[in-house]
Amino acid sequence: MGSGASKKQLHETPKGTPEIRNSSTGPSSAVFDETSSGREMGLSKAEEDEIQEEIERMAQRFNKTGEAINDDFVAGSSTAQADEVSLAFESFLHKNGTLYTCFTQNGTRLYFDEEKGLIPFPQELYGQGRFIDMQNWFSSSSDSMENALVPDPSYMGNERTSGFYLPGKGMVTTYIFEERTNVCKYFDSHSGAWLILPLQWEMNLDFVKYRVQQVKEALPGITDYKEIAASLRQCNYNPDEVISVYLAIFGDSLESSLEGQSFEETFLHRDLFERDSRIESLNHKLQEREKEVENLQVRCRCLQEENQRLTHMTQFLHARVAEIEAEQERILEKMKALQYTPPPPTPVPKKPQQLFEPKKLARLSKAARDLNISNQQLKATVSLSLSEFGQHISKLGSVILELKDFELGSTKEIEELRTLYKREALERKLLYNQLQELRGNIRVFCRCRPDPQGLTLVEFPSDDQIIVNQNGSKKKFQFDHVFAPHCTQEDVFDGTLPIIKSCVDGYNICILAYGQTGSGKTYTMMGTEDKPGVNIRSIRELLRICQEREKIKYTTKISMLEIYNETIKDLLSKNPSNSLEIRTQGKSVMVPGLTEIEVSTEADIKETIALGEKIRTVASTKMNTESSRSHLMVTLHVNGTDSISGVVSYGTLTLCDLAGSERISKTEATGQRLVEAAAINKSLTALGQVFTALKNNTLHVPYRNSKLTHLLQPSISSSAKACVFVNVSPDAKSLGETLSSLQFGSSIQQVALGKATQHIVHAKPEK
Ligand SMILES: Nc1ncnc2c1ncn2[C@@H]1O[C@H](COP(=O)(O)OP(=O)(O)OP(=O)(O)O)[C@@H](O)[C@H]1O
Repeated sequence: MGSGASKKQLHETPKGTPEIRNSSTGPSSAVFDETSSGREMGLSKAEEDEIQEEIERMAQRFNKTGEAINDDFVAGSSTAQADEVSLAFESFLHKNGTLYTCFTQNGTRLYFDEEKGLIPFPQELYGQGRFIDMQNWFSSSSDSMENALVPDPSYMGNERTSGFYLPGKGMVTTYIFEERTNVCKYFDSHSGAWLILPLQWEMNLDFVKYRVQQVKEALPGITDYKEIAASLRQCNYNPDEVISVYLAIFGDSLESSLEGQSFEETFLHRDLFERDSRIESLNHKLQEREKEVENLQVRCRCLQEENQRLTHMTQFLHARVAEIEAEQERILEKMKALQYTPPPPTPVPKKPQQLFEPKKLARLSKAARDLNISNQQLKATVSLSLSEFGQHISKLGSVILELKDFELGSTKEIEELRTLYKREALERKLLYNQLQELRGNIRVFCRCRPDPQGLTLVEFPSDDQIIVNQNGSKKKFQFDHVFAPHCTQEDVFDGTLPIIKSCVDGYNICILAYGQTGSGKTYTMMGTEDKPGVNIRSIRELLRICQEREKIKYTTKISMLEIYNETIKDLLSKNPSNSLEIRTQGKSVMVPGLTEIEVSTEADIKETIALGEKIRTVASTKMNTESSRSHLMVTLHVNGTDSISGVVSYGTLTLCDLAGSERISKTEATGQRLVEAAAINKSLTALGQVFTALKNNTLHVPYRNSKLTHLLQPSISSSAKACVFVNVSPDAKSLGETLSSLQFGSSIQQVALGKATQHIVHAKPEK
């Protein structure tokens, strides 16, 4: 339920007839309507007719241009001239959840601002949200509505029909009904017309105020009075109807006050919940499909085995038939040989002699016949079996083909389900990020460096969990994201990108790398020449965004400092050995005298950071220290001036590579090392105390306990957005430090900074 003016409202006047002051022909105070008579006012018939005609002409003109006239008055314009108005309303969803309803007049996109009335849609808002294409939402939802009741076809497919994503309900069909409702108007003595009173002013009327209060009392969960007033407008000022509409959409949850939870958060929570259940059902479906495919694969394997067995058997039978035939052949040959053996060439013997006895011959002959018959039978059986096998095999072939088709279909379906699942998971992540944005929590990322020996005590069950194996027991830690050793510098940077970007809109952003020496803090923040880290990538990205926004003029400056043994050194100064002090003014914390160098290209960034690094190395060599024993802070100041609106934004990006967090035993550290260890310990302990105070929401946050926390105050307070990298090593000898770093990260995961503040001032716009 938006609060923007609707076309229907703008057309209406009391009793459906426009009242128009005839400034050219009548007295300035005379107002004509259907009920007033000219004669009663002492006019002649001719004058009366003339006025009547004029009224009709103006009424026609008014009907054509009434919309534009009303718009002008709503905008506070003194002219009632008709302008070209496009009443194609557009919805712009700001990332903070605000929905702006806009329309275009004379080529300018306008919206109604609570304080300033009808004003051009601010340029800087374009980068902070998006226009919602209702048409696309509508069409993309069609598949999910398969089993739902559908509206009467007469309400479909015309310009009044649209679609809308309503949290808790999913996609709903909308239709602009022609219904008469009460409309609150004020009488404009200048034009003599009743004009619609903007919502903000309407809310001050007792009639409306009382009803808004009634709804608010019934539904304490709704915190936006304007939202309630707009809903009342839609429901003919009937509070009971508004209450029932909200209850139908959101259920009973609005009947109780949503303490600490904004309206948008309720939406997001509902959306998250809905997406979670959709993901769960998709997961379930996916598992079922996978099981089905598994069963099919098993069946397919059985059929293939059966097929193989039958093929072997056929081959065996063929061989057997060939053997029998050969045997038969041999016996027949033998019989022939026996029957036709020629008599010996010798003269007539004394006594004619037979080689075989006739009995034996008859027996042999019978055996041959039997063999022949059984051979014929066997042949018939084999050929029958063969044809049966053939049929069987061809059947099996088609079953296998069917199964293969089915498997292909299932694989496709699984693929689709997987894609859907991934999309849902991604959307869930986006919603989670939006929720985080609203809560303003610190994001905590964990990055585990690779182990050269490949011996690792950690596991990564998902992209937001890390498990440490300690003496057989497993300790699980959860973060906003866990970057496993194989993750690239790009992956890590992509994780921080959503936070970093808002620096150009005037937010204070801070990225900290925490962890023991050698765990990869410098690799994450600074990176190497060919694999640059978060520092260079984020500054490069911010410069790119600044250059992309033509209407806003940006200046970008870098400063680089080091905190070593509680002293601040300017790393871009010609005299880096001079130590600097911190000065606080109101909420801002400054380091007077700190060098700032303007950068506008990637080459500038690299050159400036290389200069700072060089000075840092020279200074540490001179003092015989290691650079890892100090905190490095690179700050980018991004100031932008919008040439149209005149808004000036002041954003800072603080990139901090902290000194190694390892605990150094007293016996191990002596002299300078002990002083260093004490200083690091002091500042990191102070950092922990600050986070604990923020977590517990205590009134006093001890920022001033160390130079580090004092300097970081604007970046880790309620006005900022922060991101902490907990860097860990996976090797066994670092186990203790790894666990302590992960515990530190887990505790700051609970810190809620609240919604970040945009640092902007409204200056006079340039002509
Ligand atoms: N994710 C990674 N992938 C590849 N190499 C890495 C990774 N993380 C760290 N390394 C390598 O491990 C070594 C130590 O890392 P790095 O210097 O960044 O640690 P560090 O925590 O900053 O230590 P210090 O506190 O001493 O500055 C470097 O040689 C670095 O290149």
